[in-house]
Amino acid sequence: MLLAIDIGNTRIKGAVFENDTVIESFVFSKNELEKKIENILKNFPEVTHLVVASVGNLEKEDFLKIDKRLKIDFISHEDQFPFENLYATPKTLGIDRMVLASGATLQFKNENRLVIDAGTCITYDFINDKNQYLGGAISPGLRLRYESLHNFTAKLPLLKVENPENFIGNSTSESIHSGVVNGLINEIDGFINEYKQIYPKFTIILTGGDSDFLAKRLKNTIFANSNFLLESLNHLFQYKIKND
Ligand SMILES: Nc1ncnc2c1ncn2[C@@H]1O[C@H](COP(=O)(O)OP(=O)(O)O)[C@@H](O)[C@H]1O
Ligand SMILES: CC(C)(COP(=O)(O)O)[C@@H](O)C(=O)NCCC(=O)O
Ligand SMILES: [K+]
Repeated sequence: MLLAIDIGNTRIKGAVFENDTVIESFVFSKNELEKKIENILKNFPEVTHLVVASVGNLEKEDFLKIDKRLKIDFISHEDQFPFENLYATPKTLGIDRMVLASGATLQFKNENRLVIDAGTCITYDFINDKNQYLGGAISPGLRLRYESLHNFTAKLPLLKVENPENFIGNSTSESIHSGVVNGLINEIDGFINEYKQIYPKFTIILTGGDSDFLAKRLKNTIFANSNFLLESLNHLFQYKIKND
């Protein structure tokens, strides 16, 4: 069994895999890491491997205290990936984006793919049907937008994510909800439509903590898969074993 851990900028997500099946999944914060992993290992003694993707806020050393019987695979830029990386600065490309691109490449063979990860940031990643990673975009995520409006102004309150009642917000809170939620929906639909001008056909994968909330509201019909990064870690791990 494999334990996959995704360390994002907001939350840590984990899942236990038996081949391609998720047996159980978890969400926790940075200060709970050690205790949670210990607990998972106690409940799933069959777990032999740990595979980790971190956006940089936790390092490999942070995992060395964990149970010695576990083989730890900390994904890094030095690993072999199933795509050709055409990013101009491959060393600064987020590990999470490399794992998502790997999952898209391995799961959707010979297709153009656009991965949208709605987490702390919204990341867009495009991998063409020749398995070349082209890049994409980074913009502020849903919660980051609410927090930025509050943190960088004198008068704007910090609001929780809410569905805007109207497109034309007729109060301060309605204006914020419309600006943030409708703004982000239009951004994502806009990006997808721009890609459609260049590539007539591509598969869209929408993932991340806000993917379910956003999927329902997009004009483009997309199914959200909030587990896609963890599934991609599992696929990348299997790919690495095969190519070792
Ligand atoms: N309990 C929660 N705590 C924090 N964010 C949450 C929670 N539930 C949903 N979210 C949403 O998930 C987003 C973060 O998604 P996530 O994929 O976990 O980010 P990251 O991978 O960057 O850590 C936030 O924008 C927030 O709106
Ligand atoms: C863009 C990100 C901050 C997204 O992080 P997340 O929202 O998944 O927590 C992360 O992928 C990152 O630090 N990237 C480095 C810059 C780059 O990808 O070019
Ligand atoms: K992201």
